[in-house]
Amino acid sequence: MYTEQFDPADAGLVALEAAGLGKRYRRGWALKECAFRLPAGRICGLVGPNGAGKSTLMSLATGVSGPSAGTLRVFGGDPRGARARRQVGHLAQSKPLYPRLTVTDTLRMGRELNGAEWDQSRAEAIVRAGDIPFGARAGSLSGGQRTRLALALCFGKRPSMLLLDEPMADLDPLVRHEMTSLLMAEAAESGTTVVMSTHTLAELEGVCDYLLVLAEGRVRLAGEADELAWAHSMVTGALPGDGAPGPLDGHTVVESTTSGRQFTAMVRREAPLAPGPTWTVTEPSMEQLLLAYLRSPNAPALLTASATPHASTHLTSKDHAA
Ligand SMILES: Nc1ncnc2c1ncn2[C@@H]1O[C@H](COP(=O)(O)OP(=O)(O)OP(=O)(O)O)[C@@H](O)[C@H]1O
Repeated sequence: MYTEQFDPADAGLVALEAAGLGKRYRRGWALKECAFRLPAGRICGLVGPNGAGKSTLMSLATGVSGPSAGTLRVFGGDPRGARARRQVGHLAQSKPLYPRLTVTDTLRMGRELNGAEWDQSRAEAIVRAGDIPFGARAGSLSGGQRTRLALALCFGKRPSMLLLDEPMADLDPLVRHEMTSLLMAEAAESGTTVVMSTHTLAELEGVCDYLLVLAEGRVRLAGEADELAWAHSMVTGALPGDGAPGPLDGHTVVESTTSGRQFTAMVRREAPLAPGPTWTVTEPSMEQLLLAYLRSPNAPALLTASATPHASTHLTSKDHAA
Protein backbone atom coordinates (compact mmCIF):
# COMPACT_ATOMS: atom_id res chain seq x y z
CA MET A 1 0.00 0.00 0.00
CA TYR A 2 1.43 3.38 -0.90
CA THR A 3 0.29 6.84 0.05
CA GLU A 4 -0.14 9.18 -2.85
CA GLN A 5 2.27 12.06 -2.39
CA PHE A 6 1.45 15.18 -4.31
CA ASP A 7 3.44 18.34 -4.70
CA PRO A 8 1.03 21.10 -5.76
CA ALA A 9 3.95 23.30 -6.84
CA ASP A 10 4.67 20.84 -9.65
CA ALA A 11 1.07 20.09 -10.55
CA GLY A 12 0.74 22.22 -13.66
CA LEU A 13 4.35 22.96 -14.49
CA VAL A 14 6.31 19.73 -14.44
CA ALA A 15 4.93 16.77 -16.37
CA LEU A 16 7.59 14.27 -15.31
CA GLU A 17 10.25 14.43 -12.65
CA ALA A 18 12.65 11.60 -11.86
CA ALA A 19 14.98 11.55 -8.86
CA GLY A 20 17.40 8.67 -8.31
CA LEU A 21 15.02 6.60 -10.41
CA GLY A 22 15.92 2.96 -10.91
CA LYS A 23 14.13 -0.12 -12.20
CA ARG A 24 15.62 -3.53 -11.71
CA TYR A 25 14.53 -6.68 -13.49
CA ARG A 26 15.84 -10.13 -12.74
CA ARG A 27 18.72 -9.75 -15.19
CA GLY A 28 19.79 -6.31 -13.97
CA TRP A 29 19.02 -2.62 -13.93
CA ALA A 30 16.95 -1.34 -16.87
CA LEU A 31 17.10 2.21 -15.46
CA LYS A 32 19.65 3.47 -12.99
CA GLU A 33 20.02 6.73 -11.07
CA CYS A 34 17.92 8.70 -13.52
CA ALA A 35 17.29 12.33 -12.62
CA PHE A 36 15.55 14.71 -15.01
CA ARG A 37 12.57 17.00 -15.41
CA LEU A 38 10.18 17.40 -18.31
CA PRO A 39 8.31 20.71 -18.16
CA ALA A 40 4.60 20.52 -19.07
CA GLY A 41 3.44 21.37 -22.58
CA ARG A 42 6.51 20.07 -24.41
CA ILE A 43 6.73 17.56 -27.24
CA CYS A 44 9.60 15.41 -26.10
CA GLY A 45 11.49 12.89 -28.20
CA LEU A 46 12.58 9.89 -26.13
CA VAL A 47 15.61 8.38 -27.81
CA GLY A 48 18.01 5.56 -27.06
CA PRO A 49 19.36 2.34 -28.51
CA ASN A 50 17.55 -0.98 -28.08
CA GLY A 51 17.40 -1.89 -24.41
CA ALA A 52 18.17 1.66 -23.24
CA GLY A 53 15.14 1.69 -20.93
CA LYS A 54 12.62 3.78 -22.91
CA SER A 55 9.67 1.38 -22.57
CA THR A 56 10.57 0.79 -18.94
CA LEU A 57 10.38 4.53 -18.28
CA MET A 58 6.99 4.64 -19.99
CA SER A 59 5.66 1.74 -17.93
CA LEU A 60 6.75 3.57 -14.76
CA ALA A 61 5.11 6.80 -15.96
CA THR A 62 1.83 5.01 -16.67
CA GLY A 63 1.91 3.39 -13.24
CA VAL A 64 1.90 -0.10 -14.76
CA SER A 65 4.97 -0.90 -12.70
CA GLY A 66 6.69 0.77 -9.79
CA PRO A 67 10.33 1.85 -9.39
CA SER A 68 12.92 -0.29 -7.62
CA ALA A 69 14.73 2.85 -6.45
CA GLY A 70 14.06 6.58 -6.32
CA THR A 71 10.92 8.33 -7.48
CA LEU A 72 9.08 9.32 -10.61
CA ARG A 73 6.36 11.95 -10.34
CA VAL A 74 3.70 12.80 -12.91
CA PHE A 75 2.39 16.35 -12.55
CA GLY A 76 3.64 16.28 -8.99
CA GLY A 77 1.91 13.00 -8.04
CA ASP A 78 2.56 9.28 -7.91
CA PRO A 79 1.95 7.70 -11.35
CA ARG A 80 0.11 4.81 -9.66
CA GLY A 81 -2.44 7.18 -8.14
CA ALA A 82 -5.92 7.66 -9.60
CA ARG A 83 -5.19 11.31 -10.40
CA ALA A 84 -2.13 10.57 -12.53
CA ARG A 85 -3.83 7.62 -14.23
CA ARG A 86 -6.57 9.98 -15.40
CA GLN A 87 -3.99 12.46 -16.64
CA VAL A 88 -1.83 10.08 -18.66
CA GLY A 89 -2.69 8.50 -22.00
CA HIS A 90 -0.52 5.74 -23.38
CA LEU A 91 -0.23 4.31 -26.85
CA ALA A 92 1.79 1.11 -26.81
CA GLN A 93 3.80 0.02 -29.83
CA SER A 94 1.29 -2.75 -30.57
CA LYS A 95 -1.66 -0.27 -30.58
CA PRO A 96 -3.96 -2.66 -28.78
CA LEU A 97 -7.49 -2.47 -30.19
CA TYR A 98 -10.20 -5.11 -30.07
CA PRO A 99 -10.28 -6.37 -33.69
CA ARG A 100 -13.94 -7.42 -33.56
CA LEU A 101 -15.21 -4.09 -32.28
CA THR A 102 -16.34 -1.52 -34.84
CA VAL A 103 -14.96 2.00 -34.76
CA THR A 104 -18.20 3.19 -33.14
CA ASP A 105 -17.98 0.43 -30.50
CA THR A 106 -14.33 1.27 -29.87
CA LEU A 107 -15.16 4.92 -29.18
CA ARG A 108 -18.10 3.81 -27.01
CA MET A 109 -15.67 1.71 -24.99
CA GLY A 110 -13.47 4.82 -24.60
CA ARG A 111 -16.46 6.75 -23.30
CA GLU A 112 -17.42 4.00 -20.85
CA LEU A 113 -13.89 3.66 -19.53
CA ASN A 114 -13.29 7.37 -19.11
CA GLY A 115 -16.68 8.65 -17.98
CA ALA A 116 -17.15 12.41 -17.73
CA GLU A 117 -13.59 13.09 -18.88
CA TRP A 118 -14.30 11.62 -22.33
CA ASP A 119 -14.50 14.00 -25.30
CA GLN A 120 -16.61 12.14 -27.85
CA SER A 121 -16.70 14.92 -30.43
CA ARG A 122 -12.94 15.26 -30.43
CA ALA A 123 -12.44 11.51 -30.85
CA GLU A 124 -15.04 11.39 -33.65
CA ALA A 125 -13.46 14.38 -35.41
CA ILE A 126 -10.09 12.61 -35.51
CA VAL A 127 -11.68 9.48 -36.99
CA ARG A 128 -13.76 11.48 -39.48
CA ALA A 129 -10.74 13.48 -40.68
CA GLY A 130 -9.20 10.17 -41.81
CA ASP A 131 -12.38 9.05 -43.64
CA ILE A 132 -12.54 5.89 -41.54
CA PRO A 133 -16.00 4.29 -41.72
CA PHE A 134 -17.54 4.17 -38.24
CA GLY A 135 -19.03 0.73 -39.02
CA ALA A 136 -15.66 -0.87 -39.91
CA ARG A 137 -14.18 -3.41 -37.53
CA ALA A 138 -10.88 -2.39 -35.97
CA GLY A 139 -9.32 -5.63 -37.24
CA SER A 140 -10.06 -4.66 -40.85
CA LEU A 141 -8.33 -1.25 -40.71
CA SER A 142 -4.99 -0.43 -42.34
CA GLY A 143 -1.95 0.36 -40.15
CA GLY A 144 -2.47 4.09 -40.60
CA GLN A 145 -6.20 3.86 -39.83
CA ARG A 146 -5.47 1.78 -36.70
CA THR A 147 -2.97 4.41 -35.54
CA ARG A 148 -5.51 7.15 -36.17
CA LEU A 149 -8.20 5.26 -34.21
CA ALA A 150 -5.76 4.59 -31.38
CA LEU A 151 -4.83 8.30 -31.30
CA ALA A 152 -8.55 9.21 -31.29
CA LEU A 153 -8.94 6.99 -28.21
CA CYS A 154 -5.93 8.66 -26.59
CA PHE A 155 -7.00 12.24 -27.28
CA GLY A 156 -10.64 11.47 -26.43
CA LYS A 157 -9.43 10.76 -22.94
CA ARG A 158 -8.23 14.39 -22.79
CA PRO A 159 -4.90 13.45 -21.22
CA SER A 160 -2.56 16.05 -19.79
CA MET A 161 0.31 13.88 -21.00
CA LEU A 162 0.44 11.37 -23.80
CA LEU A 163 3.12 8.66 -23.93
CA LEU A 164 3.67 7.20 -27.38
CA ASP A 165 5.90 4.15 -27.78
CA GLU A 166 7.22 4.16 -31.35
CA PRO A 167 3.82 5.19 -32.71
CA MET A 168 4.90 5.47 -36.34
CA ALA A 169 7.12 2.38 -36.55
CA ASP A 170 4.88 0.37 -38.90
CA LEU A 171 3.63 3.21 -41.10
CA ASP A 172 4.67 4.19 -44.62
CA PRO A 173 6.26 7.66 -45.03
CA LEU A 174 3.07 9.35 -46.25
CA VAL A 175 0.89 8.02 -43.43
CA ARG A 176 3.71 8.76 -40.99
CA HIS A 177 3.70 12.37 -42.13
CA GLU A 178 -0.09 12.55 -41.85
CA MET A 179 -0.08 11.06 -38.33
CA THR A 180 2.72 13.37 -37.22
CA SER A 181 0.71 16.40 -38.40
CA LEU A 182 -2.36 15.07 -36.59
CA LEU A 183 -0.39 14.52 -33.43
CA MET A 184 1.18 17.98 -33.48
CA ALA A 185 -2.11 19.73 -34.26
CA GLU A 186 -3.97 17.90 -31.46
CA ALA A 187 -1.16 18.46 -28.96
CA ALA A 188 -0.91 22.16 -29.85
CA GLU A 189 -4.66 22.66 -29.55
CA SER A 190 -4.94 20.93 -26.20
CA GLY A 191 -1.56 21.83 -24.69
CA THR A 192 -0.96 18.13 -24.04
CA THR A 193 2.58 17.13 -23.08
CA VAL A 194 3.77 14.42 -25.47
CA VAL A 195 6.57 11.93 -24.92
CA MET A 196 7.32 10.02 -28.10
CA SER A 197 9.91 7.27 -28.37
CA THR A 198 11.34 6.51 -31.77
CA HIS A 199 14.36 5.04 -33.51
CA THR A 200 13.76 7.22 -36.58
CA LEU A 201 15.76 10.29 -35.64
CA ALA A 202 14.78 12.30 -38.71
CA GLU A 203 11.18 12.01 -37.47
CA LEU A 204 11.98 14.20 -34.49
CA GLU A 205 13.31 17.25 -36.31
CA GLY A 206 10.65 19.93 -36.53
CA VAL A 207 8.34 17.91 -34.26
CA CYS A 208 10.03 17.73 -30.85
CA ASP A 209 11.07 20.81 -28.93
CA TYR A 210 12.49 18.73 -26.08
CA LEU A 211 14.78 15.70 -25.96
CA LEU A 212 15.45 12.94 -23.47
CA VAL A 213 18.22 10.57 -24.47
CA LEU A 214 18.82 7.35 -22.55
CA ALA A 215 21.70 4.91 -22.93
CA GLU A 216 22.27 1.84 -20.81
CA GLY A 217 19.51 2.93 -18.44
CA ARG A 218 20.97 6.38 -17.73
CA VAL A 219 20.08 9.87 -18.88
CA ARG A 220 22.62 11.18 -21.41
CA LEU A 221 20.91 14.32 -22.70
CA ALA A 222 17.82 16.17 -21.55
CA GLY A 223 16.45 19.58 -22.35
CA GLU A 224 15.27 21.97 -25.04
CA ALA A 225 16.30 20.60 -28.44
CA ASP A 226 17.58 23.95 -29.69
CA GLU A 227 19.51 24.67 -26.51
CA LEU A 228 21.19 21.26 -26.65
CA ALA A 229 22.09 21.69 -30.32
CA TRP A 230 23.36 25.22 -29.65
CA ALA A 231 25.72 23.94 -26.95
CA HIS A 232 27.51 21.77 -29.52
CA SER A 233 29.55 22.28 -32.65
CA MET A 234 30.61 20.04 -35.50
CA VAL A 235 34.24 20.66 -36.26
CA THR A 236 35.79 19.36 -39.49
CA GLY A 237 39.28 19.89 -40.76
CA ALA A 238 42.92 18.84 -40.86
CA LEU A 239 44.63 17.50 -37.76
CA PRO A 240 47.14 19.97 -36.31
CA GLY A 241 50.75 18.91 -36.55
CA ASP A 242 53.93 19.50 -34.53
CA GLY A 243 52.05 19.87 -31.22
CA ALA A 244 50.19 22.96 -32.48
CA PRO A 245 47.01 23.70 -30.52
CA GLY A 246 44.01 22.08 -32.18
CA PRO A 247 40.45 23.36 -32.40
CA LEU A 248 39.24 20.70 -29.96
CA ASP A 249 41.58 21.67 -27.13
CA GLY A 250 39.67 22.82 -24.07
CA HIS A 251 36.30 21.48 -25.27
CA THR A 252 34.45 18.29 -24.39
CA VAL A 253 34.72 15.92 -27.34
CA VAL A 254 31.54 13.84 -27.56
CA GLU A 255 32.68 11.91 -30.61
CA SER A 256 35.49 12.20 -33.11
CA THR A 257 36.54 10.27 -36.18
CA THR A 258 39.69 10.61 -38.22
CA SER A 259 40.52 9.58 -41.73
CA GLY A 260 44.14 10.14 -42.65
CA ARG A 261 44.88 13.71 -41.55
CA GLN A 262 41.21 14.75 -41.66
CA PHE A 263 38.98 14.71 -38.60
CA THR A 264 35.32 15.31 -37.83
CA ALA A 265 34.23 15.87 -34.24
CA MET A 266 31.13 16.70 -32.26
CA VAL A 267 32.19 18.89 -29.37
CA ARG A 268 30.43 20.48 -26.47
CA ARG A 269 31.81 23.99 -26.41
CA GLU A 270 33.35 25.04 -23.15
CA ALA A 271 34.31 28.43 -24.66
CA PRO A 272 33.71 30.23 -27.97
CA LEU A 273 34.87 28.12 -30.89
CA ALA A 274 35.64 29.92 -34.13
CA PRO A 275 36.53 28.51 -37.55
CA GLY A 276 40.30 28.34 -38.12
CA PRO A 277 42.66 28.24 -41.06
CA THR A 278 42.36 24.46 -41.38
CA TRP A 279 38.97 23.69 -39.85
CA THR A 280 35.31 24.67 -40.15
CA VAL A 281 32.71 24.92 -37.39
CA THR A 282 29.00 24.31 -37.97
CA GLU A 283 25.95 23.85 -35.73
CA PRO A 284 24.83 20.22 -35.72
CA SER A 285 21.38 19.13 -36.79
CA MET A 286 19.27 17.33 -34.20
CA GLU A 287 19.96 14.04 -35.98
CA GLN A 288 23.76 14.59 -35.96
CA LEU A 289 23.67 15.46 -32.27
CA LEU A 290 21.59 12.42 -31.35
CA LEU A 291 23.70 10.06 -33.45
CA ALA A 292 26.89 11.31 -31.78
CA TYR A 293 25.45 10.65 -28.30
CA LEU A 294 23.99 7.28 -29.31
CA ARG A 295 27.38 6.21 -30.62
CA SER A 296 29.16 7.48 -27.50
CA PRO A 297 27.28 6.18 -24.46
CA ASN A 298 30.18 7.19 -22.21
CA ALA A 299 30.17 10.85 -23.23
CA PRO A 300 29.43 13.03 -20.20
CA ALA A 301 25.73 13.71 -19.79
CA LEU A 302 24.20 17.13 -20.31
CA LEU A 303 20.96 18.49 -18.88
CA THR A 304 19.72 22.02 -19.54
CA ALA A 305 18.53 24.09 -16.57
CA SER A 306 14.83 23.30 -17.19
CA ALA A 307 15.58 19.54 -17.31
CA THR A 308 17.55 19.57 -14.08
CA PRO A 309 15.55 18.55 -11.01
CA HIS A 310 15.63 21.05 -8.17
CA ALA A 311 17.37 24.07 -9.65
CA SER A 312 19.01 24.65 -6.27
CA THR A 313 21.08 21.50 -6.79
CA HIS A 314 21.96 22.12 -10.42
CA LEU A 315 23.67 18.99 -11.71
CA THR A 316 26.80 19.29 -13.74
CA SER A 317 27.79 17.04 -16.56
CA LYS A 318 30.41 15.46 -14.31
CA ASP A 319 27.77 14.42 -11.77
CA HIS A 320 25.95 12.57 -14.50
CA ALA A 321 29.07 11.06 -15.98
CA ALA A 322 29.88 9.45 -12.65
N1 LIG B 1 9.37 -7.13 -18.21
C1 LIG B 1 10.68 -7.26 -18.25
N2 LIG B 1 11.29 -8.27 -17.57
C2 LIG B 1 12.63 -8.40 -17.58
N3 LIG B 1 13.47 -7.57 -18.23
C3 LIG B 1 12.94 -6.55 -18.92
C4 LIG B 1 11.51 -6.34 -18.96
N4 LIG B 1 11.28 -5.24 -19.71
C5 LIG B 1 12.48 -4.78 -20.13
N5 LIG B 1 13.46 -5.57 -19.65
C6 LIG B 1 14.91 -5.37 -19.85
O1 LIG B 1 15.21 -4.04 -19.46
C7 LIG B 1 16.11 -3.43 -20.39
C8 LIG B 1 15.47 -2.17 -20.97
O2 LIG B 1 14.40 -2.58 -21.81
P1 LIG B 1 13.36 -1.57 -22.45
O3 LIG B 1 12.34 -2.37 -23.19
O4 LIG B 1 12.89 -0.62 -21.44
O5 LIG B 1 14.31 -0.79 -23.51
P2 LIG B 1 13.89 0.07 -24.76
O6 LIG B 1 14.80 1.25 -24.74
O7 LIG B 1 12.44 0.34 -24.77
O8 LIG B 1 14.31 -0.88 -25.95
P3 LIG B 1 13.71 -0.99 -27.45
O9 LIG B 1 14.20 0.22 -28.19
O10 LIG B 1 14.36 -2.24 -27.97
O11 LIG B 1 12.22 -1.07 -27.37
C9 LIG B 1 16.45 -4.49 -21.42
O12 LIG B 1 17.66 -5.11 -21.03
C10 LIG B 1 15.30 -5.45 -21.33
O13 LIG B 1 15.73 -6.76 -21.66
